[in-house]
Amino acid sequence: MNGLEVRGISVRIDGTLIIDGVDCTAPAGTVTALIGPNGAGKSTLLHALAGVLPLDVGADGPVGAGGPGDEGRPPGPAGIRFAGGDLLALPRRARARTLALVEQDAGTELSLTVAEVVALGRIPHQGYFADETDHDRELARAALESVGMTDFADRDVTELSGGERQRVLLARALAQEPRLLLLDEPTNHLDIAAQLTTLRLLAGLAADGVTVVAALHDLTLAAGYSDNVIVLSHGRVVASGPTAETLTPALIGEVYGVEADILRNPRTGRPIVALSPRG
Ligand SMILES: Nc1ncnc2c1ncn2[C@@H]1O[C@H](COP(=O)(O)OP(=O)(O)OP(=O)(O)O)[C@@H](O)[C@H]1O
Repeated sequence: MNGLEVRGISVRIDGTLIIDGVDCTAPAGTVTALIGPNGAGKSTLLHALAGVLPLDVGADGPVGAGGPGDEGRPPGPAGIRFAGGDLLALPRRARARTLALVEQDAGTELSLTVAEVVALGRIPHQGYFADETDHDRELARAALESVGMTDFADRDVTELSGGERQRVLLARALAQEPRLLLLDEPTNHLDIAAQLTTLRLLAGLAADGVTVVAALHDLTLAAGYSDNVIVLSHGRVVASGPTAETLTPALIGEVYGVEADILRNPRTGRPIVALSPRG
């Protein structure tokens, strides 16, 4: 498949199994929303996909060997494949040319200008001792413009608001020209206009062939702007597939313990997920 294929991966932190035998896919050229309650394992899964957290090789043997959760799985190795290759086997620089991770609340202690931070996204594409090229500068400029932060280019990142910093870190990831873009709650600090701009930006990247996977808490944004969803709960995938078919009121009720209704935005026709407490 020309996208992300995850098979039977687990992650253990301090002895606790946080991601438990996850299988999922994210097709190239689409936006896949990763949803689930607090603590479901969304951030952990994204970190594992990015190679920042090691996989648990596990005591259960290869996937499909008849261990727990193996029902119906053909035998084969656990792992993460992207565009047909083993993602984690890529050397660091090659991986950084392939994927970018935009972390949640990634603080920055370094006193750099916004332009300098975005320029860091070009490093994986530059030779070890090569200077920045006009092409690098143009991509960094365009990335900053696409998140509406051009006027902040000379500001110190440590002085930005949370939402401004989030947009700069997205710009850095865009400058990296990833084919796989992983984002951990990319809208959590953004005002509502910037949330819509960001989701539309992600849809545009997907239209250009990028594989986009974004953890989202806002189910209306997930329902309205993702092509596919992966629903995590307690470190396991409880549902996945095309958003319109998968993200149903019954599933939302089951996973989040609330009542859900799906309405239509009168202007755009996109779904709105209306939530109310149960009982
Ligand atoms: N370093 C750690 N040490 C111990 N437990 C951890 C660590 N990091 C994460 N966990 C636990 O792993 C589980 C999954 O956390 P994770 O941050 O991946 O969830 P999440 O779905 O992203 O949650 P949220 O929606 O709250 O951001 C949680 O129970 C969390 O407490």
